[in-house]
Amino acid sequence: MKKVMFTGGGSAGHVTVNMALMPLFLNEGWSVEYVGSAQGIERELVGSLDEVNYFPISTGKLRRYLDIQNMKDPFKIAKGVYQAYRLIRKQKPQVLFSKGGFVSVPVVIGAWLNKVPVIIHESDITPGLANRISIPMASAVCTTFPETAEQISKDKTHYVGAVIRQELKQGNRDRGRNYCGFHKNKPVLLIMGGSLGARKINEAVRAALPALTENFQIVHLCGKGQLDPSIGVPGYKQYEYINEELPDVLAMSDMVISRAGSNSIFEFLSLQKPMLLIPLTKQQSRGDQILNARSFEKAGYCRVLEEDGLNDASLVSGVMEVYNKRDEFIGRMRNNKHSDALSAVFRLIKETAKHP
Ligand SMILES: CC(=O)N[C@H]1[C@@H](OP(=O)(O)OP(=O)(O)OC[C@H]2O[C@@H](n3ccc(=O)[nH]c3=O)[C@H](O)[C@@H]2O)O[C@H](CO)[C@@H](O)[C@@H]1O
Repeated sequence: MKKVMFTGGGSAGHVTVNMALMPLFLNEGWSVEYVGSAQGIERELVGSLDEVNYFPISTGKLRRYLDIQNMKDPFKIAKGVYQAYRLIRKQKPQVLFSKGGFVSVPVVIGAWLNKVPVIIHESDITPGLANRISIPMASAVCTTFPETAEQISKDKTHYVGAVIRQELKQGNRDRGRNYCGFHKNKPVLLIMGGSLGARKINEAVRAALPALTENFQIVHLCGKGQLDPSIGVPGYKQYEYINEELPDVLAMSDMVISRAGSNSIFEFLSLQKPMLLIPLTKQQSRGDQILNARSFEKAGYCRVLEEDGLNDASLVSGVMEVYNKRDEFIGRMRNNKHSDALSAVFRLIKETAKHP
């Protein structure tokens, strides 16, 4: 039987592309396996696909800052490499697809040591640390942005565009309204602070609720542990994270406030949702979201609000500006030609798979 192995995790941005690809392999009769951490979001998300065998390994985070954990993590990572090596030797997948995130590095090393071909996907303009370590061991690197090719050896890069889960396009407005208890008479504003939520955005949104709820019904995806049950404002609904309801919630939303994680913003683009983007700052990251957001701003798909200038007043005026010009944003998004990245990556993985 043909067998493909997936890895990637830490945040949903490193899992949702895999979630789009795995059903295609299952439909064609492949055996599908996933290697991730024991407790990360990848385990939860992959758990919804019964046919996929999940193998947890030991993981450590690759940090750019000083932390006591930095002493322990090299041992956890080394253990992960050993576990992944043994697992891959035993399971014998024909190919490994890695979506990055810190959990993926030991798995890529394990595949490389076993001479299993590796394909990587990079969603951001600049590759993340995990992918930078993994790229020399990969036979191909798929990218969402064309600019990424400049930083990777040319013969490895395949510019494919953004991989979008097919089910996101099958949402239904009425089901979304039903789920949130919303009516038809006020537009809906969706707030998504990335898959983990964004504390700063949550605070600004909550401070701006009196002004925002005058004009909008609000659905706020605020991240694990960040619900505020003390808020009882009518027309404001908060969830930590939603999964199967997301297509319907997107379908009913008239505009979004979001971080600028690559997967999220390409999903909004494909569904033509006008965006106010608040990218993660350079202090908190390598600055990839700033580049993502600026490239969308240049194309006329969004307005960007820097976190430094974020407060309830700037948030409300940013939202009103985007909403009032929504037809212009939608018009430009409509002219964007999507590539069928999902099929391109699916084909590439199959072509790269070692023949048993
Ligand atoms: C803090 C951090 O490291 N962020 C990075 C992470 O973001 P993050 O994990 O937030 O990734 P993205 O914004 O790219 O993707 C989030 C994914 O989660 C889904 N979703 C989100 C909320 C929800 O309630 N339900 C749901 O299904 C979205 O539809 C999307 O598919 O990976 C991205 C892709 O490499 C990077 O650009 C980000 O900089």
